[in-house]
Amino acid sequence: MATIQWFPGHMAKALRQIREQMSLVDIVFELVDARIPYSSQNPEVARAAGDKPRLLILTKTDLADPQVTKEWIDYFSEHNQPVLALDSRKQNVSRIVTRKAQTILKEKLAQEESKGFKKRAIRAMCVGVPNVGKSTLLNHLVKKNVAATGNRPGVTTGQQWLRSSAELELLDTPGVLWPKFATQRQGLMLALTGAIKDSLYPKDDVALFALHYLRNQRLDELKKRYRLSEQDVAEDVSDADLLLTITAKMGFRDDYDRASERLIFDLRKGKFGTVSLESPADLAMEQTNE
Ligand SMILES: Nc1nc2c(ncn2[C@@H]2O[C@H](COP(=O)(O)OP(=O)(O)OP(=O)(O)O)[C@@H](O)[C@H]2O)c(=O)[nH]1
Repeated sequence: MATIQWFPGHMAKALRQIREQMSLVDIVFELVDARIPYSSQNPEVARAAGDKPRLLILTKTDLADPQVTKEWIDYFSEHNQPVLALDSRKQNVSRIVTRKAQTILKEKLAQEESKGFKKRAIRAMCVGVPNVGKSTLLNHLVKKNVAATGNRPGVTTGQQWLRSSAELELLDTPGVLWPKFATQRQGLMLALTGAIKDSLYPKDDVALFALHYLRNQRLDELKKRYRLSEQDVAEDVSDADLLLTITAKMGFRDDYDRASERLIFDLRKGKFGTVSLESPADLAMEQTNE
């Protein structure tokens, strides 16, 4: 399998900026894709945050299986990892996120007040893999009628303080990945959900990964979408052969790449229903096998 070149120079720079600016904030809002909430966490961000609280915000929950999302919420809560699952396109997210941050930082803020410091806004850094829905969420958090406050001293260009309300100030950062994925599967999941630029990975590898998932988890939807027969999806048919059949059904003859692109697109658009590409049970199994 070809190597995915997912870590261009500008991301290395953005990661460096995240590390440098960590001391300016009280909390990190790490946006993760609800379809891969474990694998879309950036280990470099966790490292840079150190003891600083990190709130995981699951985005694109409408595309993920609600039952699996619930399992993830339980999983993270059991591991004392503060977490929220949101539909970033809804209007009430600002209140939900602000309240959660206030709860997490309750002690710190109370201590400040007891020392006579004036009540102040919570400062949060927003991070997440590319395409996770950060801008969408920020646009809700930063009310339209409130202008960006612009760069503050010490804040490098490319990152900007945005005031959300009297209670919350946000530092935006560009979408970043990290230099080395833990497993090949993690890279494939990030590619499939759109965190890695489409031009940077071998489409057929990602499509075969998607197909394998769909055969196991969404067989009826897969058959219906591409008018596949029982024979087409019989157990002895390999994923590669099935992709060839689908290519023909799409009318793309033997243009494997074009069919791969379409399959990936269909999955991202929710054409096979909601998809959760990993679950806490998968994780437990992986850890047992290590
Ligand atoms: N279905 C669905 N789509 C969403 C959601 N949030 C964002 N999107 C879509 O996902 C795509 C990426 O959203 P952005 O908000 O631009 O993502 P971003 O994280 O700012 O992307 P970068 O600029 O690459 O860091 C857009 O097409 C959004 O419309 C969501 O909750 N559900």
